[in-house]
Amino acid sequence: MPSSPCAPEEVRRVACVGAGVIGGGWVAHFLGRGYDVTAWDPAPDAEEKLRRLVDAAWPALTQIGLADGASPDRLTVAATVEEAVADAQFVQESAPEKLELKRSLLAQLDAAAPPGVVIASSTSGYPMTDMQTEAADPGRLVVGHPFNPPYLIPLVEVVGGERTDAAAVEWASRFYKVAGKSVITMERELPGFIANRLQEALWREALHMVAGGEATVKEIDDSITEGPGLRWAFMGPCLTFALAGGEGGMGHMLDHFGPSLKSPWTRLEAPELDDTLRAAMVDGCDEAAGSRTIAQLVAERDQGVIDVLRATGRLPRQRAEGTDAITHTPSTMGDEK
Ligand SMILES: NC(=O)C1=CN([C@@H]2O[C@H](COP(=O)(O)OP(=O)(O)OC[C@H]3O[C@@H](n4cnc5c(N)ncnc54)[C@H](O)[C@@H]3O)[C@@H](O)[C@H]2O)C=CC1
Ligand SMILES: C[N+](C)(C)CC(=O)CC(=O)[O-]
Repeated sequence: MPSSPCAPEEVRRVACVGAGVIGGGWVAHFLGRGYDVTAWDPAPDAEEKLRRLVDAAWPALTQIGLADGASPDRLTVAATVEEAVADAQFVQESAPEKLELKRSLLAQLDAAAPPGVVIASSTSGYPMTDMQTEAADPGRLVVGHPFNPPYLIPLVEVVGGERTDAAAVEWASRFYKVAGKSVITMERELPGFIANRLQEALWREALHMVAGGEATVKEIDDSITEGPGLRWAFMGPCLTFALAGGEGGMGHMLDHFGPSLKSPWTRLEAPELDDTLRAAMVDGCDEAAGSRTIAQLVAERDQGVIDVLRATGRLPRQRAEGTDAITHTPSTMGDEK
């Protein structure tokens, strides 16, 4: 891969190829961050739909804060894919999730974009190794997996394929951060990356329960929005479960509830909970907690749940207002088990 024509901080022009739910969301995001955006999509009504999506997203973008000079007027819709990427400094591909289409489109983008410009695919799960097979310069192709809607959900998972240059992965990660995203840069390919692998596990179990008549769609949704989902907005599943172990943290949680991994709660096979896995979980939670004690994490979690309940209109105003932030003392820890 020739070196990138500009530093991530210098990018002004972004091309978005494919302008449906996700491509359109990316367009809105980049416009909101003050970039000039050129889009291309082969659908006959693509421009009208795209401009509608951007208009609908603009109030939300305004609420979270527009960059200086940001405007929907800085969107150009190109007549051809070649025109869209001709002077792009970064390309985001968001075409349908079909492997053959991704392969040939990425090769076409590689042929048309200026040398060295990084091209990212929004794919939900294909490894880049499988998609970069037809490109002349596969070194500049990376995955940049967003979450719907890309203009509000911060995360992008970045990973290269076997033939991607490490410099392209690094450049893309830096660029997304400059463009206001929260980035996880993965060192190795994993089908579904991290978040979709987790989401698919939950999703598979949900479909099993519906197919078996064991739970309704509403019960499944309520079980998350009224339950663990409230915590997951600000504390991931590992630290959340560490708190289920009380003062003993993740170690006690695993010793206490580990055997239930083997219970028939899930249709997925359980991993062997051996000493290595136990140590990896305990060490990982310690690292994630940093200098925060269990008591501080409990207080943080409780405040977070209250904030999410308040933000989603599920806390009566009189209870929400005038309530000081929670500061648990260690003596309240017994309630955590
Ligand atoms: N929908 C979602 O929640 C998410 C989707 N993604 C990924 O984003 C990509 C796009 O998915 P969606 O936006 O949901 O699909 P979509 O169906 O809403 O949009 C796809 C767009 O691509 C256009 N298109 C068709 N052929 C094309 C071609 N040869 N070149 C360029 N554009 C072409 C279509 O006209 C359409 O507007 C997929 O790779 C998907 O896995 C990633 C994260 C979330
Ligand atoms: C449904 N989906 C697999 C395409 C979802 C994603 O890829 C990410 C998201 O927005 O949850």
